[in-house]
Amino acid sequence: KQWHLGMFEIGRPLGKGKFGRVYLARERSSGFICALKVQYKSELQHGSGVEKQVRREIEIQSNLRHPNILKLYGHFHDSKRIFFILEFAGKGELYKHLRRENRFPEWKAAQYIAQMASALRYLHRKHVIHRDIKPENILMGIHGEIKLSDFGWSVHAPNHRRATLCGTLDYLPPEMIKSGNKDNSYDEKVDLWSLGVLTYEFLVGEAPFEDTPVMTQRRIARADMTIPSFVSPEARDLIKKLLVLDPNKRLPLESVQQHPWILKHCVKGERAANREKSSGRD
Ligand SMILES: COc1cccc(-c2nc(Nc3cc(C)[nH]n3)cc3ccccc23)c1
Repeated sequence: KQWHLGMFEIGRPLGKGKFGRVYLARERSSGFICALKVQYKSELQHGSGVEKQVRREIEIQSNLRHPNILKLYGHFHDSKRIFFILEFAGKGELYKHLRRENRFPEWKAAQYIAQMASALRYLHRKHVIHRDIKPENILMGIHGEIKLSDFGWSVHAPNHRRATLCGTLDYLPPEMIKSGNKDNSYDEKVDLWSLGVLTYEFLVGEAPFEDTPVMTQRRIARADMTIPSFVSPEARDLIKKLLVLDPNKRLPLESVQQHPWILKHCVKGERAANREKSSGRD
């Protein structure tokens, strides 16, 4: 399908990301509402690997179909800009909700982590590592479901990173910051570490290793964090099973979805109803 700008009515600007602006848009012929992300080619430094990242983002995200992963419907470009036709998530950036509420109640955090684990299982089955899981890269749909977005940093596993890391170190696993890791090679298990950091941040309102950049690196390398006493023992158990230095000892996604803290807060509708019925309890 050959997309072009004339096919869309551009609505209000939704906001600016790190690499461009996002607008509400409607596809004229169908009336379909979407989000149009515009990136200026001039802003993508030539040869810095960012162009390759954009191509990879398109190739990876356009082949993904999952309720908790933001869909990329298509893309097109003109002489100066690249346009991404993206799924519209009505409630915007999850981290704005987190900052506003300071921290999420355990039932809400558990539901978000369960949805993230489902999205990551889907990605890992396709040997895609997201590598940049943090609240800033998660959007929220109108029914409060979360949508993992921004695949600019995702790659096919296994991988060793070349592009320089920018932005917060808070979510990086030890194997991605340790210079000791000879060729910086790592695999999907980096997303398990980030899921642990995300769980902590949802429940505490700040990242577990938040500090000055030097101290953050040191604390990550030692998995040096303290979990406040208001965090329930079940949630504490899950965080401690994900924030493990040895990637192979981190709790696998299947076990995350079966963890007592997740099961306690994410009763499935019909299964729970059937259980109620069969046990005759009201
Ligand atoms: C920096 O603030 C930014 C940046 C980019 C988008 C939003 C934003 N986005 C969306 N939905 C989206 C965005 C995409 C790519 N799909 N669906 C909804 C919103 C609602 C209120 C405020 C802001 C919103 C904010």
